[in-house]
Amino acid sequence: MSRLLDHLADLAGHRDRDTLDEAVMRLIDELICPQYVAIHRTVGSLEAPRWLTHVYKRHRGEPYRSYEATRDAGPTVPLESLPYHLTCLQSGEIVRVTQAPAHWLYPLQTDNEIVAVLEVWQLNAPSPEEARILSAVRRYYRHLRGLLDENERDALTGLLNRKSFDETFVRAALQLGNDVPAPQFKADERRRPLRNTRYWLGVVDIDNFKRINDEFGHLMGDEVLLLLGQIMRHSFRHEEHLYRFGGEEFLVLLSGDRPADARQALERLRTTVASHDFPRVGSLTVSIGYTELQPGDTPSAAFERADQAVYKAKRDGRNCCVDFDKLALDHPLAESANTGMVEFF
Ligand SMILES: Nc1nc2c(ncn2[C@@H]2O[C@H](COP(=O)(O)OP(=O)(O)OP(=O)(O)O)[C@@H](O)[C@H]2O)c(=O)[nH]1
Repeated sequence: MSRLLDHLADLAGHRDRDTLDEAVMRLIDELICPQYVAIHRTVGSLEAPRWLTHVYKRHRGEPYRSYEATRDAGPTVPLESLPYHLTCLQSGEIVRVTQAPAHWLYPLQTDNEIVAVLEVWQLNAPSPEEARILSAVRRYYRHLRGLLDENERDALTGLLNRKSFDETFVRAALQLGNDVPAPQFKADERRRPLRNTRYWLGVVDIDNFKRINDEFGHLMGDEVLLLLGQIMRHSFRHEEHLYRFGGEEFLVLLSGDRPADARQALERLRTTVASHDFPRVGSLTVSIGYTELQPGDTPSAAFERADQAVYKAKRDGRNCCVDFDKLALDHPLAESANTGMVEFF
């Protein structure tokens, strides 16, 4: 009983989706001791969502076939590649894949949508008591996941908010220079090689957004913000962290091996936005500034650097990407003795 209470307390304290999923699976393992348990979460853009699988316990020490599929194709696979799971996601019904052993799929949902599929293998069909436990755990997940989303997401775009930015940023900055897996790869860390990951912070600012509000109204302005959020989700890998703090400024925390990787990803976003046809508004552009995270960096210092690069991009005519670190190299004498900041303008 006391272990159960420990698990429940543990669950309630979780601050991101990976650790919440892990805690839910640990609780299920403790309570019904299945042969295999995994959570398949949908990630990626709204148009092309994919499965991200987090296996907690493997069947007789061997990964089950669906996990093999995930492993072969990389960290995520298209929804259609796991058809039973897709049925569970779309119908919201519990799906029984095989009877013996009992291989069942359970939808996991928030108040608004089904967000994941819980996969459980047992030797026999769940007893009435086990079925009750699974149902209670799923209700608990619904409640906690709802709270988590509310706490860490921007209500308009569904992107992450300022609070989660600070937390992720600090984790990323702390592990710079340490040979440990990057924080966003927690769910897959057994499969990822250790390496020194580098991070960049990009600030994306819509050009002449005031004009859109003035010409088409605030509601249409909001629609543009929503669409830009969707384009960003489509444009970056699912594990990149995307944020909106409010207003018409968006942020992305990117990981990569070389500065060229960051530039390429941000350029891709810029050109995708420039060629997108926004309903009624037509075309629009974004200016992007970015900077590499340094060991011991703070969220506000990195944001300030990227924002200076945005300012430079606006001065250069908008619709372009500016690397703060390259500016700093090109203008070494512009560094202010008082603030340590580089002033280009
Ligand atoms: N619709 C809508 N507009 C917003 C929101 N937050 C800020 N804005 C508007 O965004 C506009 C930002 O305008 P400015 O900062 O002057 O910049 P801009 O017109 O985008 O021009 P540049 O950044 O120089 O290219 C202002 O008109 C704000 O009222 C929001 O949540 N929704």
